[in-house]
Amino acid sequence: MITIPQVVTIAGIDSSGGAGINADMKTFHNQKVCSATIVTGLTAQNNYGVQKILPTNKDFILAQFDSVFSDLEISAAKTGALFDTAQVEGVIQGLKKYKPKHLVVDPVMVAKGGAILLTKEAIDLIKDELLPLAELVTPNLEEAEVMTGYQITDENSLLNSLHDIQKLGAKNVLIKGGHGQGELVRDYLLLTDGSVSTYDSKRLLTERTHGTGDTLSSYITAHLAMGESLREIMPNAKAFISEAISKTIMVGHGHGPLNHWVNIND
Ligand SMILES: Nc1ncnc2c1ncn2[C@@H]1O[C@H](COP(=O)(O)OP(=O)(O)O)[C@@H](O)[C@H]1O
Ligand SMILES: Cc1ncc(COP(=O)(O)O)c(N)n1
Repeated sequence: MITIPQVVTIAGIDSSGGAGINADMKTFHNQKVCSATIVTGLTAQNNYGVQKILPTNKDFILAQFDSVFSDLEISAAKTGALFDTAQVEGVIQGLKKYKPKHLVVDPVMVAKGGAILLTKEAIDLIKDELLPLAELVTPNLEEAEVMTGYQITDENSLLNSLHDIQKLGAKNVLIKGGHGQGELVRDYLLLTDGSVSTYDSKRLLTERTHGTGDTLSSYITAHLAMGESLREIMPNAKAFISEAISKTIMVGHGHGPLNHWVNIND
């Protein structure tokens, strides 16, 4: 008998396969954890953008929670695109009922092509009620600005944002630097103990970055399920995302998908 860590992604499906639940499952499979899915919505989407969205309703989200948690031994969960207040309410209710040991909240707001994946009202609910449940929240620069209500213009405002987002209730905060500028992409991690660590990688000059945030947060979720600490996980998470971006696969147009077959131990 082989025991494999079990995780769940609570997010939306991307019809083109590159982001959302699709990216999560590929990352989980790559990292050898078994993943269940709780679908918050379907998207008609490709690498040019999102053409249509069909959110699932609250009852159906809760039904999926009951199905998954009454059977699998879930040790870590992550959330992705949650669309609107009904979906966020369902997810909060489900998480409060089943209390997974580790919870990563990726506050997905806008797709790479510019489509809105979260309403303003839903953002408020996430800030008020979902973040206090999170072990880690992983905003990109724009998402961090929306959460705090002020712009990140320099290192100082970035550090303030980390602390202000932690005050909303998330134990640990990772602000990702993919949308920044300069030769390096720097991610900032604020831990519960108040320490800040930075993780740098070479900025890869490509627009084929569909699903980078999903892939990074899934990688972290997989390794939390394995019992590793965020400090142990982050250097490998950055190496994995850099490999997945740089070993380009030519699929679709525009913001093409990542290579989820990479192995950073090769
Ligand atoms: N062009 C890039 N080169 C290297 N790493 C990148 C690049 N873009 C994003 N990343 C990495 O991918 C992860 C996701 O970052 P980001 O793109 O900011 O998030 P999101 O997909 O949520 O907008 C981060 O760890 C970031 O450092
Ligand atoms: C269903 C779904 N979930 C999340 C994203 C964000 O992905 P990206 O990393 O490209 O911004 C997306 N485009 N679609």
